[in-house]
Amino acid sequence: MSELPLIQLGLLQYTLNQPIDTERFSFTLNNGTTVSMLDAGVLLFEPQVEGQRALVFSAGIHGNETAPIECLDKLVSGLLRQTISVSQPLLVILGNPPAMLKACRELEVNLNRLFVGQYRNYPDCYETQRAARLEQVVAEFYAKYPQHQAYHLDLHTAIRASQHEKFAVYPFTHGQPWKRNDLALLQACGVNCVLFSNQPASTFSYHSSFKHNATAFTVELGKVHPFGENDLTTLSQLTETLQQLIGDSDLSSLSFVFEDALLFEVSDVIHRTEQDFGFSFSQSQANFTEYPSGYILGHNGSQQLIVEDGPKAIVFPNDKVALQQRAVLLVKKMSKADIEHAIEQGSLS
Ligand SMILES: O=C(O)CCC(=O)N[C@@H](CCC(=O)O)C(=O)O
Ligand SMILES: [Zn+2]
Repeated sequence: MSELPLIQLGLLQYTLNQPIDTERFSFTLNNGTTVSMLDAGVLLFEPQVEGQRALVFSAGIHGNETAPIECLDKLVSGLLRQTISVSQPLLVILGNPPAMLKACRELEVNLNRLFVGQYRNYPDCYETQRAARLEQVVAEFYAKYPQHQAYHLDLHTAIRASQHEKFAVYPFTHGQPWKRNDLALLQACGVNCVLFSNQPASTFSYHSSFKHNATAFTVELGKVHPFGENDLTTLSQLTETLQQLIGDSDLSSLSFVFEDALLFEVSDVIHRTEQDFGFSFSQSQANFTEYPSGYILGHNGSQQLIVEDGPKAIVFPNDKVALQQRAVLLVKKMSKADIEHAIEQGSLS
């Protein structure tokens, strides 16, 4: 009876007890939902009803980003104890359990740079194997529900403070219009600030968007804290919206309020290509701090990193990343006209 420890401990504790080689098993809840443990930290819920959305909720792709892990753990416990129920197929993923145990972002390599097959270009390690496996489970999941709208919310928390506590990265769409409904969904999660990516990436959310045509985002939900030190009340809107997604509502009641939105276009993705790399500002400078044109942000070897066509704001600055990795994003606030042009279905009001 493998399900009893899972139900008693909850997904997080169960996963931390078996972070790599977990037992695979399946069982059916009294309400008819089939629950399958597909891999360590990877739990599939399949209700009897067909549903119309194929949902992936992931957290802990970076092991120390604990708030969304705790949030998904609570949701899963509610599902296992049947205080809530699913009306849509749902795949829950706790991304990097060994890193969670060590309270670190990664063991060897940043897992969130290994998707879209990028794991093949790195020396074999836990994260490369995990990226390959996560790509496989996600592909099998979406393939099982070809008529459903695919969704993937990849939940994170940021290393440093942010002028906008919650924000989302909207993966590059290769020219497809951004969707008003997607922005409405994010707003319902309590996320008014969105960065529109300007190029492909090797992140989990880009992978689901590009490979599976999923409505997919990286969602940043505040600052990193150790397990047990998160105030989950700040995620109440997210929790409510996750429950709405797994329920049977058609989401048409969600509306996008333009006045509340803060939308940024990524203008520069700066990579560290030299050992000698540094920023002129403090490593703890908050995300979205803005700099004017001409400002020297730092250096990459002999090259100065200068703001052009500013003002631009920094997001995710990290001068310690491995060589060839992204060291900072520069983002530019979008005008209403730009947004109207980019979003499908006419003007915003
Ligand atoms: O706070 C930071 O510097 C990093 C937080 C984080 O893990 N962010 C994601 C964003 C992924 C994306 O761009 O879609 C990451 O860096 O992997
Ligand atoms: Zn993260």
